[in-house]
Amino acid sequence: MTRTELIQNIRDKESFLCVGLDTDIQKIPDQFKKEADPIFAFNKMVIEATSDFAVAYKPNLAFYESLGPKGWESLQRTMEIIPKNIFTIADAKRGDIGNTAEMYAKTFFEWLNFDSVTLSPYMGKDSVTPFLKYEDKWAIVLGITSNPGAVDFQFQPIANSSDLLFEKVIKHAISWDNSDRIMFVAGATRGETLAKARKAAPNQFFLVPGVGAQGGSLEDVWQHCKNPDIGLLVNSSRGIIYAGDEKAVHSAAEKLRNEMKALM
Ligand SMILES: O=c1ccn([C@@H]2O[C@H](COP(=O)(O)O)[C@@H](O)[C@H]2O)c(=O)[nH]1
Repeated sequence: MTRTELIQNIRDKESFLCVGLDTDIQKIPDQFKKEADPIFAFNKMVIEATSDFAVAYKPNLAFYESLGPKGWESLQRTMEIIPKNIFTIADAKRGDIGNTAEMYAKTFFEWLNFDSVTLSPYMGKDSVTPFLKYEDKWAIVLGITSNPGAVDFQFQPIANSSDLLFEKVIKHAISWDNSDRIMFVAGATRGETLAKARKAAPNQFFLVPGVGAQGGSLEDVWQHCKNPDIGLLVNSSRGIIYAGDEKAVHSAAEKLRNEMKALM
């Protein structure tokens, strides 16, 4: 999907909501467990209940890979029913040497046909650039994450600079060729620090996890990270998909979308 198409979808739906498909077999209602492919059946319900409000879907690979071949099949079937005009994110957090990265890119972009994949930047340029060779596909690089452990490395100061490591990573990554197809992860739990991430990458889209179950603030995200193109995909996974029955899932997505609409 192109940037223009993504922005148009956001404007048309008055939403920058990403629904996280973190589908845990232990947590889905019993009615789905009777199905031949319970994960797919549950995802189908979630997609049908939320597609009026979502501009992106983000399956987290851990929930599928942990089930072995069956999980991959559920993921592939899920990808087939996501409406074509909705952006898809493989939350896989990959990162490896160049020839291996090429295989990851092939997996997610050619086989599963995702629009984007999340990447750890720790191994540097050659671990990311294979993903940027694909026209209209995106690399979403971890910038400032939502989890407590983010402080271990991302907040370390850089010698002879006022930047913290996450700022250095973001500024460096946008110097690479085709960086117009890089987005960054910026956790909603990071409050005012989010402004530093936006300053480091004024034009890039941010994928923002951490609202809902992790308690991050949508208002903080909007205040510190919006840009003239909105520039945000705000994710909620557990807060939406485990809200209850189909009606409750629909209402949870609608509520968060309406909060976004009020800000736009
Ligand atoms: O910094 C990060 C990066 C990724 N995630 C992922 O986003 C979702 C959040 O799920 P919730 O249920 O809405 O908390 C999940 O897939 C994480 O692995 C993140 O939370 N923080």
